[in-house]
Amino acid sequence: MEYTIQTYELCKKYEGCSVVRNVSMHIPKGQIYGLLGRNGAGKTTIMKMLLGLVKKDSGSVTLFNQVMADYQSGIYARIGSTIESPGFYSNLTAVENLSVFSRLRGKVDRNKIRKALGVVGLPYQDKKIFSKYSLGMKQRLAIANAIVNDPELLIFDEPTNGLDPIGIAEMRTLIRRLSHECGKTILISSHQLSEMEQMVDWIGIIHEGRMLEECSYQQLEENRHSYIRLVVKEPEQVYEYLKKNLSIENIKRPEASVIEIYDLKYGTLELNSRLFAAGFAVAEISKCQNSLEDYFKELTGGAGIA
Ligand SMILES: Nc1ncnc2c1ncn2[C@@H]1O[C@H](COP(=O)(O)OP(=O)(O)OP(=O)(O)O)[C@@H](O)[C@H]1O
Repeated sequence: MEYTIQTYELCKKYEGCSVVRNVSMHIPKGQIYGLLGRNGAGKTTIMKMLLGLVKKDSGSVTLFNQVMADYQSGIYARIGSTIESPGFYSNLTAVENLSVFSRLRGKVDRNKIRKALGVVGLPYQDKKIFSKYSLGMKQRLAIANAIVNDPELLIFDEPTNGLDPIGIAEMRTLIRRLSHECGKTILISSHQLSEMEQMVDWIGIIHEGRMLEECSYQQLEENRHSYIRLVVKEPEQVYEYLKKNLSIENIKRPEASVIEIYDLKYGTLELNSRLFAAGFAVAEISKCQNSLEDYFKELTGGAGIA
């Protein structure tokens, strides 16, 4: 697999406090990678180190197959980002704002601005000034500003933050389009797992500065635990029977009459018939799967993600 970004054991301390600890990440070319973690987990700091906005303490960053030296700037023209994106002028329109920031980067190309606005779905001939924009429109303008020069790699910090469900769905569609139709590699961060759903191809879970897990989104779904849920009349006796007679080890009792079996050596049919044969009354038996949120809670030692 070809990677657009790779980091190796990236570390950063602020005032003696480790905020990024030995983070190795691998972002495949042309795919959408979601960096997921709670507020303060270290996501923005990682993104800033990738962009050379913050100096790393140790470790390495490889962008487009080049190991980055500190203060090496040429490569950043190939990256568009919304991190530390300029505060837009509240009394200017979208085109005027994009023109100001294009001029700062070099030169103003009206066609590129028109195209970028088209991609994010903002009108070109629009008199509306920035202060009258909704949050969703503001986020789109930040993305338009990041893509004006058609960079290969896009880095968006919390692009769905604060948006309502429709705004999130629209942002998801936009980001997927940038990846699928325009072939961009995209790194986004979020503190909400639900905002990443149906959007990212890969996921990296950051907790207290550490990468807890990095895998494809599909793999993540497969990693969720399956279990059998039983509702029984005599939970104590059934619990003992499962342990002693059927040698089932991993059993939880979340509620008085409920038993969850994580050790899936028996299927529901066989388990039901064994319990029946042993004389137990089973009110309910079903195969269940932990939600992704539960899985993260487990992974982060009970803290959960959002
Ligand atoms: N310039 C700084 N000086 C000191 N501490 C900082 C600085 N920038 C960030 N931190 C601290 O580093 C930790 C990680 O912050 P970071 O912004 O990377 O987290 P995050 O995962 O992006 O969170 P959020 O979603 O809230 O932005 C936090 O504890 C933060 O307070």
